[in-house]
Order: sequence, then structure tokens, then C-alpha cells
Amino acid sequence: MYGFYRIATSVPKVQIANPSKNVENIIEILEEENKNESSIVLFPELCITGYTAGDLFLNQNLLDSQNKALKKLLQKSEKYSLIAIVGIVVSFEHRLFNCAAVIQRGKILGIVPKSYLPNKNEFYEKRYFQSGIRIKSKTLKLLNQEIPFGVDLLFSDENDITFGIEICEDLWSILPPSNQMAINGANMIFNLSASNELVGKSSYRQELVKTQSARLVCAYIYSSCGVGESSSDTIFGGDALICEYGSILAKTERFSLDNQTIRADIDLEKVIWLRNHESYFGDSIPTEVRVIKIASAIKISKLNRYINKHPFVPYDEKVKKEVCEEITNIQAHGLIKRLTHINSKKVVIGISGGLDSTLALLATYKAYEILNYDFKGIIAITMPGFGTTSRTKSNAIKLCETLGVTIKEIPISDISLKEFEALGHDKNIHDVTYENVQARARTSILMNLANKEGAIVIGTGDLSEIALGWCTYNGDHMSMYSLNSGIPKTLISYLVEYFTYKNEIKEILIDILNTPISPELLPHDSDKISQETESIIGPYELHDFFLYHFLRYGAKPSKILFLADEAFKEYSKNEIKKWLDIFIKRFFTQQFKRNAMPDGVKVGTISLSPRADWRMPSDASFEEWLELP
Ligand SMILES: Nc1ncnc2c1ncn2[C@@H]1O[C@H](COP(=O)(O)OP(=O)(O)OC[C@H]2O[C@@H]([n+]3cccc(C(=O)O)c3)[C@H](O)[C@@H]2O)[C@@H](O)[C@H]1O
Ligand SMILES: Nc1ncnc2c1ncn2[C@@H]1O[C@H](COP(=O)(O)OP(=O)(O)OP(=O)(O)O)[C@@H](O)[C@H]1O
Ligand SMILES: NC(=O)CC[C@H](N)C(=O)O
Repeated sequence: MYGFYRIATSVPKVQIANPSKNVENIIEILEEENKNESSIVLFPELCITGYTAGDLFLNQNLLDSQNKALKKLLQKSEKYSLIAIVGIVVSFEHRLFNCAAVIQRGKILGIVPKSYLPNKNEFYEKRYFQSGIRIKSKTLKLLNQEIPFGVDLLFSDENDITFGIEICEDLWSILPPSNQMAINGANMIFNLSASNELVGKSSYRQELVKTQSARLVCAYIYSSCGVGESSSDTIFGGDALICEYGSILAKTERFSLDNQTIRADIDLEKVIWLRNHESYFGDSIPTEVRVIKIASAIKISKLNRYINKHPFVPYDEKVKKEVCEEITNIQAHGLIKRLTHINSKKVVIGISGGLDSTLALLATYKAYEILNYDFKGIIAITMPGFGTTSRTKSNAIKLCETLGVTIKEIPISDISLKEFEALGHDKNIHDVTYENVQARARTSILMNLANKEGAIVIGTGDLSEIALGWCTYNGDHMSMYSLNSGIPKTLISYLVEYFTYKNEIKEILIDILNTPISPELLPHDSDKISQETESIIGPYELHDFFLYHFLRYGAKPSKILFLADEAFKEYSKNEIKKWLDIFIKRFFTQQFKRNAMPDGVKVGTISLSPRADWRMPSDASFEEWLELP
């Protein structure tokens, strides 16, 4: 389903040195996961014998009973295509190895040995095991099966899945084997662990797994043994987690007395696309591997994954201050560089009482604060036209007065009427000419005033407007330096809301936030906004969602539609489709505006600057993007 695969990781209740009991339990978990439509289930290191069996590893009986139990597991697994990855001890060329076995449909498809054996403090693995770091291109015989054995194994189905395996300490080493596995094509890494609990260790471990999934651009699935393994001085908590490209999708509650299995729907299509676009991947050199074929993964019937409606907005309220300060700092420092470079202490900015110009003003104000410049150097212009309402105008004036910047009023109605006359345009025809004459009149005033004052014009257009081309070419589209061009509308609102912490402007900002978004270019009755942007081009929250998945993950429109339908219960699929259609058409046809964009600050991973992130021909066709189910 759109490149999603359900993967599980389990922390079973383990009885030390009791393989038959442990396998019984593993079989129950597999039954359950088969019903849950999981494709692969990971278990911890040495989960059949128990990791802490100590010198019992040196007794023949433990190995025999492990293999007997393993045989039972193989028999039971015959009926499903679900894969189990379990930890076993293997005897090869008269040496013992700590290994992972990959089991599917009654067969062991491959066995991967551990490379790095911890042998310090509470760990004593070299007393029993040998490192498998040099084992490549080997096969071993176990339970009458000839099984590929080595650290050179990857497992792949005919679709998106290719996985590799490492074992506990491998990840903590200088060169985790998963690095090369990823370079060789593994997009999922499984780690079977026995990692004990020490104060602070769990957060380090989670950080390690998360970071590895980000660096390797993969899914990283981890399972460490639970409390049943605790013995003498060493306590295990059962930390298991599933990460994808730096995010934790699921994790266990540690110290459970019961079996714990978690699962997540991993987006491998996204991971694969991200790799195609990661230049360091291209520069990394693959090595020889043996790729073992696995039967196709189970198809999931319904996605079970949280899809964030507002991907540009942080969902953790605790980070709000930090994120907002960071963004406005980046904006302010872009402007600081430009002002100090041209040796000017003046800017001109059109203030409408809308969200965009409000944020641009606040970011400019911050730059002036940092530079210790006189705030009067910020020349704010209100330019009422045919559609301006007293609400937006008075908010604009109050905001500027409270901040103590210079404020001027230059109406544009007469100028626009003169231009209609010169053009031979009937002022009663409220078409695109009627709208754009006003938008361009404003820009002309701002630019000319900048010349007069020795200032630059601050651009206010945001990333969502730039994506949709919702601006007037060479009107509000143009400026000398653009402050919001890297910030989508959903984030603009979030930032303006953040600034309500400043008591003196709180009430004004709240009213700006509650004003419908509008270009105010069309005349109104009784001082009420007549042109609501979102009822014309669609809700910005949807457009930002489309933009994010389209650019960040290169998602196809059909997948964007599917994800939006999952995320937004408040819109019908048909509504989403209608707005997605508009998004695609506008995104393609409006590239000519982006190709002539002024310099502007990049603040997030997504930008549409033609000099940096997005280089698309203005003449590309969109038809191939419109085939929505
Ligand atoms: N591929 C291409 N390459 C080069 N030029 C191309 C072109 N496609 C059209 N054009 C030309 O560009 C013109 C279309 O662009 P443009 O003149 O900008 O006009 P257009 O995009 O049609 O109109 C601007 C729209 O933006 C809205 N707006 C304006 C200002 C502020 C806001 C806001 O809410 O923030 C919204 C306004 O309501 C209106 O719907 C065409 O008439 C044609 O001359
Ligand atoms: N009445 C006005 N007075 C001064 N400048 C204006 C006026 N209307 C528009 N502008 C300028 O044109 C820009 C684009 O107008 P638009 O209405 O899209 O922006 P906004 O009102 O700031 O934000 P939003 O689009 O979020 O409502 C504004 O940011 C502002 O710089
Ligand atoms: N089993 C292991 O390899 C444990 C070693 C590892 N550093 C840990 O504590 O997680």
C-alpha cells in the first residue's frame, strides 16, 4: 500500500536457558503478528537460549535444546510468509557465534553473525563466542538445511524491501556493519540486542538508533531483551523501538513484566526516494554482497500510522519558543547581512493588517533590535485601496504605532483609477486587471519611496503563496529582499501567534490572526472582506500538506491524496481531490513567477528558490500529475 510495510519488534518474556519455553512464547507472538498483518517480526539477541546463560553456553545440552526448539519454530512458521528474526548460537568450524537467523516458511534463509563482541565490565562475550567480522561467502549446515552464513548477507523481496542485520554492540562500534549494508542497498536494518539498563543509558540508546536511521536514510528496527533476562547484577528493561529517517515511530514501555510487541507502518517508498536525492549516497562505494530472496511481504489492508496534518508546524508545544526564536533569528540575520552590506539603516514595508506583512514587520523589528538601529528607520506604509477594510487598516496602524516605527498612509485608489483610464479599463469590471493594477501600484510606491529614502523594500510573500503563484507578477511578487519566502502560511500563523507573548501587541495580533486571509483587492459592502483567499484557492492547511509531501518526499499525487484523506477527517476525499488538482495546476503554471523571485531567506528544508532548492522549467506540463484515483 503506497510503499508502506508493517514491521514489528517484540520483547518476549524469556526464561534463561529454557529454549523450549522461549520458542513456545515466540510462536504465540508470531501467530498474533500474522493476524496483525506484520511482514517481519524482530526478537532480541539470543532470545531462544537467553542472553545471560553465561557458562551454560559452554555446555552441549543448551545448544542441543536450542536447535530442537528452533526446529519446532521452523515447523510452525511453514504456514505464514511472515518473517521472524531470532537470536541463536551457532557452532561453525568448531567455534561458537552469536547470530541472527532469518526464518520464513519453514526455512532459515540466512544467518548473520555478530561482528563486535563486548568484553568489558558487565559483558563477557569473548569467553564464549568468536567475532564473525571476517565471515563472508560461507554456508553452514543446520537442521539439515544448507544456510548462507556471513556478514555479507542482505535479504530482499521483489518489491521495496531490502534489509540487513546487526547485533547489539555492532551499532555502538566505530564502524557499525549497518553503514556498509545501507550503502549496499539495505533500506531496513534490524538489530537484535541485549542492552542492560543503567541510569541515562536508555536515552543514549534511543538517540543512537534514531540517529543511525537518519544517517543511513533507512528504517532501523531495534529489540533489546526484557526483564526476564535480568540476572545477578545486570538488569534488562526491554527497550524496543522502530525508527524511520530520524523519527521514532513506535517504542515500548520499558520494564514490562509481560511480552511486549510494537509495530509500525514504515514508508519504504519515501526512504528509497530520499536516498535517490542524498548526494552522499551516490558517493558511497558498494561492496560485494549476497542477496537472499524472501517471499513478498504481506499487504496491509488499512494504514495504521499517525499522519501529521500540519507538517510544517512543531507539534510539541514545549519547543514553540525555541523554534519561533530560531526562525525569526534566521530571518533577522538575512536582513542584517543585506542592510550592513549596503550600508543602509532604512527599509520600506507595505503593512496591510494581514498575517504576512505582520510577520515581516516583526522579523524586521528584531533585526533592528539586534543592530541597535533606530526603529524609525523602518518605514511602514499603509496603502488603502478599493478592498481595504477598516479592520485591517486600523490593525496595521495600531501595530506600527505600538512598535514605534515610522508610519505613512498613501492611498492607491486615485492612482489606480488614473491607470484604468490610461489603460482604457472599465473600473466596474473587477477582473484580474482591476486587481493587479492595485497590487502593482503598491509595489511601485514602495520601490519609489525606497529610492527616495535610500532604503530597500522588504518582501512579505510566504512560501505557500509562492508555491501557488498567489501573488501579482511584479506586484507583491517583487521586492529587494524577501523575509517570508521560506515560511509556509500554517507556520506564519504559528509565528504570529507566538508573538502574542508581547503584551503590548497581543490584542492586535489576536485580531490579525482572526481576520480572514484576503488580498483585499475587490470592493466590499459594509466594510466586510469580500474576497476570502481560502474559499477561492482552497484551505492553506491542505496546500501546505500537499507542498510538504510533494517536495520533501517527492510523493506522487495519488499518495498525497491518500495521506491527506488519512490525516484530515474534516474534508471529504472529493474536496481534497479538488484542491489538490488546483495545487498541481497552479504549482506548474506559476513557476515563471518563482524563476524571477528576489533573494529571500531559506528557513526550513523546503524552499522554492530557483537559485537553490527548486529548479523547474516554467514550461513543464502537469497532465501526468493529474491522474488521481
Ligand atoms: N508561463 C508563463 N510565463 C511568462 N508569463 C506568463 C506565464 N503564464 C502567464 N504569464 C503572464 O503572467 C500573467 C499572470 O500573472 P499575473 O499578472 O501575476 O496575474 P495572475 O496570476 O493571473 O493574478 C494574480 C492573482 O494573485 C492574487 N493575488 C494578488 C496579490 C496578492 C495576493 C495575496 O493574497 O497575497 C493574491 C490575485 O487575486 C490574482 O488572482 C498573465 O496574464 C501572463 O501575462
Ligand atoms: N492595504 C495595504 N497597505 C499596505 N500594503 C499592502 C496593503 N495590501 C497589501 N499590501 C502589501 O502587499 C502584500 C501582499 O498582500 P496580501 O494581502 O497578500 O498580504 P498580507 O495581507 O500581508 O498577508 P495575508 O496574505 O496573509 O493576508 C502585503 O504583505 C503588503 O506588503
Ligand atoms: N549485547 C551487547 O552487545 C551489549 C553491548 C552494548 N554496548 C549495550 O549495552 O547495549
